[in-house]
Amino acid sequence: MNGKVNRVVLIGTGAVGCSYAYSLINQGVTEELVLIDVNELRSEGEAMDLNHGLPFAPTAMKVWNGTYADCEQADLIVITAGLAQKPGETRLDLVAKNTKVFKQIVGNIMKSGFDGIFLVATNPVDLMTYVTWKESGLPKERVIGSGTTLDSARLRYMLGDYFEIDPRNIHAYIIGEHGDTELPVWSHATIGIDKLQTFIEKNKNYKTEALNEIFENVRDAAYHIIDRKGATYYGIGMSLVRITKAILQNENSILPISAYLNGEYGHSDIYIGVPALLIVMEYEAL
Ligand SMILES: NC(=O)C1=CN([C@@H]2O[C@H](COP(=O)(O)OP(=O)(O)OC[C@H]3O[C@@H](n4cnc5c(N)ncnc54)[C@H](O)[C@@H]3O)[C@@H](O)[C@H]2O)C=CC1
Ligand SMILES: CC(=O)C(=O)O
Repeated sequence: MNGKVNRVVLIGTGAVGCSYAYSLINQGVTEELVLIDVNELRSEGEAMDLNHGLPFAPTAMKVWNGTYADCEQADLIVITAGLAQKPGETRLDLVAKNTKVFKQIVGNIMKSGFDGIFLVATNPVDLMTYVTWKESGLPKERVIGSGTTLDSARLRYMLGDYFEIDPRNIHAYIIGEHGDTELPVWSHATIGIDKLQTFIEKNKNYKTEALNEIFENVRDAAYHIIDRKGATYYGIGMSLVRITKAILQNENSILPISAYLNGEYGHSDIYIGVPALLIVMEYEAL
């Protein structure tokens, strides 16, 4: 034990950022959480409100409305700042405006002397992760995006709903773009110890044909939710906490994050959603 506490800095305290912060506090994942937003009044108000819940949190924690200087001591910076889709827009429609926002944000973070890990959620997430990597100059392993973690959670939930099985007993991945061209990996999906196809063959009341509709509902889930309530935020908030735990607690977990490909799957120089082993190396000065 070196007495070092974990610090997460959250850039962007909108709907996604605050869902993440709320979930992070409720799961007691970090000792320090710093909030930063271009709308300083908003992040100040969010810090005040979140602090008032701390007496009921599972672990002791400090939450404050910070500045970019607080990034120097951060282990993890989570970026949820920028524009979100409006009804009828795709994630890719956001790329130009969010790239501009990211150049400013990542520049400010790197000026602080930050030397930790970036986790990006802002859309289009694979491209914004690439921009973060380029702008930061950090090694590719230290910059990741949420990738298809949310999509894979949606797939597990919807398969669980159809097969009437707890989604925690379903292992299934969506890979590729967090967006309209993503795809399900049916051949490696399992329910308990059965492959998905074996499970369907054993249980005659379920149909293989249902899988395509399930996938389409997963792929189009953001549109379905945005049409109804204007934005999606709880699912991504919890997905980001899952990734945060894997990193801060050195779990050696495999999650479908947005990772840099260097020849894997025949692709190079892109960030895209693939299952990746999150290994956090700790160094000790000798
Ligand atoms: N990766 C994923 O699976 C998901 C990603 N998203 C994405 O997350 C992003 C955020 O969505 P919401 O929270 O709903 O939007 P929001 O509009 O509620 O919040 C965005 C926040 O960013 C802040 N911001 C804008 N420019 C900034 C800057 N230069 N510096 C600091 N803060 C700045 C705004 O003041 C605002 O508080 C969107 O791009 C959205 O598409 C949303 C859901 C899932
Ligand atoms: C908005 C978005 O990217 C999602 O909910 O998947």
